[in-house]
Amino acid sequence: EERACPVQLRFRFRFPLCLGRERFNLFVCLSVCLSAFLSVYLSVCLLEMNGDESGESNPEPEEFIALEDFTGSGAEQLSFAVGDRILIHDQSCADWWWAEVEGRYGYVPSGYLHHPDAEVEDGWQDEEYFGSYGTLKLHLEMLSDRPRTETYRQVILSNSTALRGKVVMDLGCGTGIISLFCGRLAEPAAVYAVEASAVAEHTERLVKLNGCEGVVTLFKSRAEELNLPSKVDVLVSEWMGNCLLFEFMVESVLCVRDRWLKEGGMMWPSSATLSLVPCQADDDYSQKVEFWENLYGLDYSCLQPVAQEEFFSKPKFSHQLKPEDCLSTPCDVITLDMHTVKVSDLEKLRGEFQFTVERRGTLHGFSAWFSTFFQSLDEGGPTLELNTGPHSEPTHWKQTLFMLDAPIPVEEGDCVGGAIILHRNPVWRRHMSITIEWRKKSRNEAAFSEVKSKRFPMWR
Ligand SMILES: C[S@@+](CC[C@H](N)C(=O)[O-])C[C@H]1O[C@@H](n2cnc3c(N)ncnc32)[C@H](O)[C@@H]1O
Repeated sequence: EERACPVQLRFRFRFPLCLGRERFNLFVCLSVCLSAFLSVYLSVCLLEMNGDESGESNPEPEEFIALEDFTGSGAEQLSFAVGDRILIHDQSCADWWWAEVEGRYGYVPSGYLHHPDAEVEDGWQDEEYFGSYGTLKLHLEMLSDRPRTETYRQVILSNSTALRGKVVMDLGCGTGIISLFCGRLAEPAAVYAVEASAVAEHTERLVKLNGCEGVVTLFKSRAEELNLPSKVDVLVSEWMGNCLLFEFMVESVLCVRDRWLKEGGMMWPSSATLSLVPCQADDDYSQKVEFWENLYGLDYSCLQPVAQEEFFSKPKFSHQLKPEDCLSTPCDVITLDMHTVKVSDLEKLRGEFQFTVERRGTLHGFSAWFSTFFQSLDEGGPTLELNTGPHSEPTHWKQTLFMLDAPIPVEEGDCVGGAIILHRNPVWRRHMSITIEWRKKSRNEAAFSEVKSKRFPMWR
């Protein structure tokens, strides 16, 4: 039998010698079935691994959000902008995923993407944020800022008659300065002073020390978690950050407005604008870039692009723009109506500009600042303004400077047009990036140059 069945001989070493022909046939059948199954299984796996370029291999693609802009190189990579929603079809490679963006397919770097359900430790960075307001350092800076604090005092004073009997909320009262202005300069029925940071411990004492405990009630809580005795007639807050929105405390203000402001109630500030101007910044450019030209008789110029990248890729906070460095009349690029703006509107804000250069000079970049406006409670009463621009008394915000990658010579009459886009960070909710797009047209030219663009993270 063994001789007649050489096949069996081949398996001799694997199977006991007592294996009969029937069992052997059964074994051969099973082996053939198993190898057929394995080859089908392997081809399916291989197909999935290679990915069907139409995106159909994975029936359930997952949606991710772009954390940063990405410019793909070559036809295989997809470009996208921060905040874009991206469908991922294949994550089998750790660094590059097969993706779909608005009907286009290609590879995207996985490190730029965030899954909406993924736990971010604290996208609001509340511990750090409220920690910084818990000591006196920032309050010293804010209270030393006279134009800022005096504007709020004037708002309360000039509305003192109309505030009689009204219920006011001071959201983010800090040391309670605005609440104390209300308690001392007007006769509101109640002031709800809300503060989440540890500075509230001192606020409580300040309210008593200034004899306002009868009217000012302190709520040591995050404003979003409040439980108040009643809705309010006026919601006042000092929420503004660099470039108006940085820190995004404004979101808390809008959430509280929707929950606690009476129908027809008043928001202070009532509106806010972001202004922009093309500017010269000789000192910044010469100290940070030109500096590297020649040092002690040595050629250091190869470090200039490195310096450019290191010092000018992010905006400069606390820039003191001299009025004479403005190359044009400033322009309001974004306006928020605080009675109607929605939290979702803050995800992406875009403003257009068109400047006419007013003198010969060098365009180094753009400078931005904000103004806030406080409507009167009395019909036809004056609207008060806090302007943090270079033509007003300096405030602690000063201005924000956005340096371009290369200086552009400009002449009187030239046109600089473009847009500014504020893109809120989808994960780090107190941060945003600002993209400035611009193009220039010389006085004697008919057409604009091609559009250039630079994105400035602030700070993430
Ligand atoms: C810019 S400071 C203004 C302080 C004070 N109103 C003033 O004018 O001096 C903002 C304050 O709001 C508080 N704050 C921010 N977001 C808050 C929130 N969601 N709930 C409660 N307090 C908040 C901060 O802790 C900080 O003290």
